[in-house]
Amino acid sequence: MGGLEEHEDDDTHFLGEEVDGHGEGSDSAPATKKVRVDESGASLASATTASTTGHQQQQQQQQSDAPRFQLKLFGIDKFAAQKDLNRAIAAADPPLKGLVKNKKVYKLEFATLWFDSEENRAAAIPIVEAFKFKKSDNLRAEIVHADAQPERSDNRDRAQTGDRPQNDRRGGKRGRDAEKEEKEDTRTPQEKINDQVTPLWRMPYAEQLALKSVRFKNGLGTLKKNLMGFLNSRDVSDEKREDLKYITKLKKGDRICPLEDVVPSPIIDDYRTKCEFTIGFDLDGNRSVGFLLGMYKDGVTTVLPPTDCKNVPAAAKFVASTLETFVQKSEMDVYDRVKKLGFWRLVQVRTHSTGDVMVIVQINAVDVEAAKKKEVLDSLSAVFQETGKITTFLVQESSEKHNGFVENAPMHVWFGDGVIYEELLGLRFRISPTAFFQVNTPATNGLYGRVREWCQNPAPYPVDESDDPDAAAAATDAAKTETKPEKKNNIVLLDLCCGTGTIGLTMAPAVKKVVGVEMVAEAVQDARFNAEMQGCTNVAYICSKVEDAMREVFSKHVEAGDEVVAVLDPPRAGVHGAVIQAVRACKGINRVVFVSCDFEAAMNNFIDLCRPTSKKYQGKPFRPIRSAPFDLFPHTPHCEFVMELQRLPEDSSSS
Ligand SMILES: C[S@@+](CC[C@H](N)C(=O)[O-])C[C@H]1O[C@@H](n2cnc3c(N)ncnc32)[C@H](O)[C@@H]1O
Repeated sequence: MGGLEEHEDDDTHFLGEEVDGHGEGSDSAPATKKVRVDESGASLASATTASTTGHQQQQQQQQSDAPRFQLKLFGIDKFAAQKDLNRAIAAADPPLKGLVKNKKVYKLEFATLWFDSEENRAAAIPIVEAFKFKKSDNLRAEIVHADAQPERSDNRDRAQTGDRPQNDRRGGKRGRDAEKEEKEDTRTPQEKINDQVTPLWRMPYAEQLALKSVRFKNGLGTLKKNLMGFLNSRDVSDEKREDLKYITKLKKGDRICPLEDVVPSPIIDDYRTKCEFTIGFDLDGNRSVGFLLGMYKDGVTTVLPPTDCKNVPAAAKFVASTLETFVQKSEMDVYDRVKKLGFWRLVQVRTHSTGDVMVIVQINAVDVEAAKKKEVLDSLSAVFQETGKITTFLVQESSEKHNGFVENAPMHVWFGDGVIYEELLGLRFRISPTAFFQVNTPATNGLYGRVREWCQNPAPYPVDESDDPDAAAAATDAAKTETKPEKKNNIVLLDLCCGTGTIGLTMAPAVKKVVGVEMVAEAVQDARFNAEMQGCTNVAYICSKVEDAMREVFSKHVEAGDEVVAVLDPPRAGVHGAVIQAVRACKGINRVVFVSCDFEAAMNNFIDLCRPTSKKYQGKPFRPIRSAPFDLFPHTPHCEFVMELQRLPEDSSSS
């Protein structure tokens, strides 16, 4: 990608003694940042100079009239001033292209940058995340869609529905600004939807991969920098500090562990197996089913069909248009999210390579007679069935304010058996409506294939170059070499956050035992069913939070002499610190294969696995050994990431 460069940790701006939120006694909740967003009073600030000439003013005026693509940079030292941001921008390498304006308010932990194009904004992400401020850590750039607050990183569904946070009240200056921006925006409505759902859709795929690659390089730099912060901390004893000595042996610019190139997705378009659409009104006021456009007109948010969305498969578009036609003729009202009245709310479509299609429609049936509700849904059910393309149809009722499917609300099956099936790595999996399943099956084959390989064949523990350069080179080569999985009769695989059992079941034939832990009861039922369907008898599932289950796991399922390997595949924001503490405290776990769909958001988990031993984080720290990103989400900034971590040997001070 033109001009994009890696900003590896250059060992010059360590965090000193205080590593934000990571002191010995600090809490280690996941890294999601909750920031109050204040859009008012954005001032035009030149990136490089304080004084502006008439020509510059004219240029700035022209720039400010152009469509602006907003990026928020979180994690900035709250005491940094506008001039500190300007300094960072001026020093950016490579320089930021198309920056229109920027703003940092003293005492807020974020800055806002506006760009002249979607592409320049996307290209800026790795560059701004490498900015240095006095006390900043884990800088994290988030795209802000026109007229919307930043997408919450822990809410996949909101990204899918294209929904805007409910507390986004219009009116006042912000509402007027939004209306002005809408008028100035020359994009077609469909382009806006595409920008919202698939922000990288205009970028060639090779450039998307390059962009993601830089983020991971920077992310590993952040991890290294944070761990070095412990080396400088007075709170860490000399003895504990020794455990992190391996970092000091890395040469300047060396990564904390090898990082492979981003593995591309085998399919780039139409890959999403799960799509959620809102039922609303289009720009002409007609009833529509699709993505909520971040636009606000006369108190109504606009919903446009997913016609050109690159990641939405034809089967999901077909369901959306079939439902749209039905809803247009329906006597029942579309749900109004301001008045909280109306019947039709949302639809979720799950489409799998087996040909299975699950449709879940969400309705608000408050004040609707049971007989009427049944009549309407029976009639929709008949339409869906007549298409011959939908395998199962379910309905969820919700009167909740929140625009999304409600986790624990019941789903009523209208036809079909209420579940769908998918094939992964040659195995068949049943998926219940509330169970998680990766949304890009061909790319998941690659990711889970790699997880299986790394679980079964550990990379040799690194030999630090300063101790033995030849052995270090050989170990690095071995870490890069793909090896064939072998049956290991003493491996007990802990599939933590196992969902429907996918990862563990692909490994069950090759290990002594698989123990899955998952907190969603339906997913655990699926996992048990899937194990039985595959004839796996060496598996056990515990329906519990991981942090509460570790004692049971060890007392019931692990024997002396077992090699315990943990796969951790948590939600986007990572797991609660208690899970990491539990894994650290289990002396039997010497290897962790961590799968993350947001490396930056789960950064605290990685830091906590690797930080020096303390009262809270017991047991020897883990060390990152190797890592590889897999692109499961083309056209979006998201990417999966897998890292193997190994427990430091007991005599690690000599390693
Ligand atoms: C990213 S999904 C991975 C599921 C599975 N590994 C797969 O690939 O299909 C994360 C899973 O973690 C579960 N989960 C989240 N927090 C958990 C916790 N504290 N304990 C147990 N399960 C948890 C969620 O219900 C979800 O099924």
